[in-house]
Amino acid sequence: MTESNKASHIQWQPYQIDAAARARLKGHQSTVLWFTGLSGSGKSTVANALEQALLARGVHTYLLDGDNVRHGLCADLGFSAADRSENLRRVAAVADLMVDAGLVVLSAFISPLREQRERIKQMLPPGKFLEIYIATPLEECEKRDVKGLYKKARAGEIQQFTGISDPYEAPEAADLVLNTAEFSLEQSVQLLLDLLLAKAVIAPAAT
Ligand SMILES: Nc1ncnc2c1ncn2[C@@H]1O[C@H](COP(=O)(O)OS(=O)(=O)O)[C@@H](OP(=O)(O)O)[C@H]1O
Ligand SMILES: Nc1ncnc2c1ncn2[C@@H]1O[C@H](COP(=O)(O)OP(=O)(O)O)[C@@H](O)[C@H]1O
Repeated sequence: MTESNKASHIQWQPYQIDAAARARLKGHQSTVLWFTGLSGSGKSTVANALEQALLARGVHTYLLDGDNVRHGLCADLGFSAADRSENLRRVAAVADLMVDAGLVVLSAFISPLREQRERIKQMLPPGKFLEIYIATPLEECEKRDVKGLYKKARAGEIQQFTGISDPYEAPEAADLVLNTAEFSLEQSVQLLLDLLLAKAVIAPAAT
């Protein structure tokens, strides 16, 4: 840290427009739906389908996806525990800004460790973190092997691959658990819309 950008030399500047004002303008609340689960579990597919359903209902959204974020904001990071934590810290900071901007943010990241997800929750305003556990079993994810990564991980061509040679800690108290080997895409989307309704993020008329 240079002398000129020390935290003690930087003061928070107050804004005149807050999240509540933006919610009134948009007609819905903001929140983060944090999708966690193994590679190939269905995070991206479910989040994309939900975003389409929300758009059709006039809800303002943004989807942050691990693969895409790692092309830009986090292009310098790999898959060590430290790099994954830094990846998720940056995404949580972006999600925090988007929540303040009034959006329903859909974040699809493996986010393998409980302490990483707890830290994300702490970085967001109280009540703005909904944990969605895509609980598709490893065997099903590996069978799908959408990108051929499990095959490479089993062959030792990819190190630290989640579920194979790196840990995944399942959430203990997720707001919603979806096993995409059991639920159709339509069922998952409906359950997510029901959750947003129950949490009063979107209004009944918008469902
Ligand atoms: N070693 C290793 N382990 C897990 N995943 C790997 C790895 N290497 C590359 N990939 C690809 O990167 C995607 C996961 O990135 P994330 O940013 O979501 O991971 S993390 O939350 O920081 O753990 C993940 O995307 P998804 O399949 O959509 O989950 C993979 O395509
Ligand atoms: N019921 C379902 N819900 C979501 N995805 C499903 C379902 N059944 C099969 N799939 C398939 O599983 C794969 C999940 O891949 P993806 O969404 O990229 O997972 P992730 O983002 O967790 O890596 C996709 O090819 C998708 O078509």
